[in-house]
Amino acid sequence: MAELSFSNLSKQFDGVAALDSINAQITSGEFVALLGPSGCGKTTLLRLTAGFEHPSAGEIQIGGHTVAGAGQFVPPEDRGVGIVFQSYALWPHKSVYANVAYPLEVRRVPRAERQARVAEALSLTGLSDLAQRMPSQLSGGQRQRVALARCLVFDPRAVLLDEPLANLDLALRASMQEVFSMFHRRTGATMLYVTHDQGEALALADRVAVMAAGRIRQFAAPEVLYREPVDCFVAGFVGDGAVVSARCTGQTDGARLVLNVLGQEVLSRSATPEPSHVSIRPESIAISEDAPLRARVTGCTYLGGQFRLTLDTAGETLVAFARQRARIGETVGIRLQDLWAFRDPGGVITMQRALAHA
Ligand SMILES: Nc1ncnc2c1ncn2[C@@H]1O[C@H](COP(=O)(O)OP(=O)(O)OP(=O)(O)O)[C@@H](O)[C@H]1O
Repeated sequence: MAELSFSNLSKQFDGVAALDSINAQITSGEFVALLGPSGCGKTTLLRLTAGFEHPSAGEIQIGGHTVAGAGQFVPPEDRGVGIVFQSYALWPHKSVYANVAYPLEVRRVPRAERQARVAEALSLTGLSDLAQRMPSQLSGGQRQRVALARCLVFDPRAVLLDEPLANLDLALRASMQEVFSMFHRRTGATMLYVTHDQGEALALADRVAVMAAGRIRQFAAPEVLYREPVDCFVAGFVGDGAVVSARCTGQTDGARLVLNVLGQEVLSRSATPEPSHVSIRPESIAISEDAPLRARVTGCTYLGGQFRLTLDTAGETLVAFARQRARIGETVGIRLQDLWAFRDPGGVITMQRALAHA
């Protein structure tokens, strides 16, 4: 398995930037998700990595070797990467077995070794009993597992997946996520996984690159994106909650800042001494009758075990979790705690622009 590296990578189509100076290192064996709204450049980054497109500028390395840029271009078939598409892209007239064996035939792998490797790939993806079926006789999830087996059979240096679950229904998506996790654990493959589904990205990936308008806004572990977003876009795009403006009024002995948020003094975590906004996750809001900040309940949904409330206060919409059902229109007291503050001048406007670019 190999590491992937992007340096100052840009791609323009008809003078319009689809990717704008991407810099990222993906370590060998890492599972990375590219997450962002439609049109942010996820698929373009994947296609450049696969070799289906030439970069306009910058460089791509796979396993320490330059495959695009710096005057070089290695064609897709020589990059040693496996690709799994949303549309499965199986040979319709070949059986499951023949589909999975195909990459080895192309590489002229001897018959005995071919049989052993196909059997192993089919077993790993739970397809051994379906080897003789034709693609038309399979469910969507089974077809996607064939695509996975076909890509794993030739020991690719990296596996690129372009929205592989987009065509499947919700229940199947959840079980296929398990298949991808298991595949990753057992093969240790370097995986680059494109999705616009944040649940999928946060559940599957070691790290997530959140993209907007051709740029990577933050590249971090899911829990870091959730707890410590760098700007309004990431805070709003990843996870539930609200982003509101904040003003620093003091600092405590520790690294915590005293901020004025919605007219209240609140202690916050922050990486910067001059934040402009806070991310308020649902678990940062405690419902408490004696709390000074009052909010009107505008929505209440049962999630199983708890309720999700939407609350209106000082012109902002917040999201909170509650043990008890609340009545729409009633007023409750809320206390803010453990907020994360960051600096993003022009914040919410930038976020709207990033989404409008989609
Ligand atoms: N072949 C092309 N010719 C012209 N423009 C293109 C081409 N491919 C992509 N683009 C443009 O580049 C931008 C990025 O597209 P890309 O497909 O990478 O986005 P994406 O994040 O994968 O979106 P989606 O989630 O909708 O697939 C878009 O504005 C798109 O219209």
